[in-house]
Amino acid sequence: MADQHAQSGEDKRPTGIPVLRWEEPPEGPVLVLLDQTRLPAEEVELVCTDAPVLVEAIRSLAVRGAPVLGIAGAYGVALAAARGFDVDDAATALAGARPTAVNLSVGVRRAQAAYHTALAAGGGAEEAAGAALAAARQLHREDAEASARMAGHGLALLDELLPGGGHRVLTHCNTGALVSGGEGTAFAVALAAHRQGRLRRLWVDETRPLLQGARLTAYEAARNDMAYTLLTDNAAGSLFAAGEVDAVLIGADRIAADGSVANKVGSYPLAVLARYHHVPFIVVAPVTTVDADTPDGAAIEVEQRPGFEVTEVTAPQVPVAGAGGGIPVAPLGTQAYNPAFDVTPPELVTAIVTEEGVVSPVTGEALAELCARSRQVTIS
Ligand SMILES: CSC[C@H]1O[C@H](OP(=O)(O)O)[C@H](O)[C@@H]1O
Repeated sequence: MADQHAQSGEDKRPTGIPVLRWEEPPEGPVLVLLDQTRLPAEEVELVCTDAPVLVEAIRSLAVRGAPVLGIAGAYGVALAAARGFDVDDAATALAGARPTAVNLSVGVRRAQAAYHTALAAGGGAEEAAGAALAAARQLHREDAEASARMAGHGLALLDELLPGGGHRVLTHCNTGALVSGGEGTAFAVALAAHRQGRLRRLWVDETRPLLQGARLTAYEAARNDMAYTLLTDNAAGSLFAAGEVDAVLIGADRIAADGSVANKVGSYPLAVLARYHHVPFIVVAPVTTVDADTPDGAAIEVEQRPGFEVTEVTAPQVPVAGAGGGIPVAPLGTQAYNPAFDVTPPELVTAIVTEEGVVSPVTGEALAELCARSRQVTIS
């Protein structure tokens, strides 16, 4: 059951946006999501009572963004356990909901392992469900802490690379509190610069076709009173050419063992532009996004999404026409190429910022240490 109810009354949310929360009403535990497909026009909550509803919410990007997908996946396992559904079936469905963000399977596996460890220790179903929930809550806390630490490391790096303050930062897609247990990844760095009075401009790529930048990053930047400007993805080049970009800050969905970075489609062209214009290209991601078991960028599965996301635009107030329920912007029947992500090779990445610090250059011993740390985090 997915029950949607609009956010009523005065917005009591703190600066950070509670992208998801676990609740235990009398009728049974639920995972409540802020439905990101309805933003910025409406703040609607989606109540998930079982894993299949959450799987669909992940697939439709009602909840999205690598770190929060891990947290949601872990809570999804806890939800299945608490409601007496098959935990392993739920874990398989949740981990398979989207293929590229490694955090999703990491979060699912952590809760699933906690569940089975509790059973193996002689605990009953209730204790095992409690263990899965505790694992999800721990991951939620860890991600919030990681977000704050990444913001600090990332701002220190910007100040080091760009002496004189007044940073003009370009970002792509959405990497704020909507993707995190805290205030995000790359966006959290820009927010930290803003709070310290050192963010002169946040350039926000709209991020076609699902417009996470226009709909979500602009929403978060406005809520934080940041100086931001929206641009079409194809306008980014002219900004670099005009010398208006001091650094690129992006998130990641999977970082391979060789330092290749999978992120929202459009990230790779920004890396090429940044290199050509001698602008730092900085990736900000928690250690849970590093996948030591994926050797290189070619081994990363890039999610291919439905073509109608490209050939149609959705406008809730307009009667639907297209196959995807949207307004066609291309002739009906047009085929579209719609990879959700692309892969940036390590040689185009200036630095990877995690909660553990900064890896630059993205090669050698520091990268190996990051991969080793990722294995520890994934197992724990
Ligand atoms: C730092 S996690 C946010 C990351 O996830 C986005 O993808 P999606 O909106 O499809 O979940 C994008 O790649 C962001 O960088």
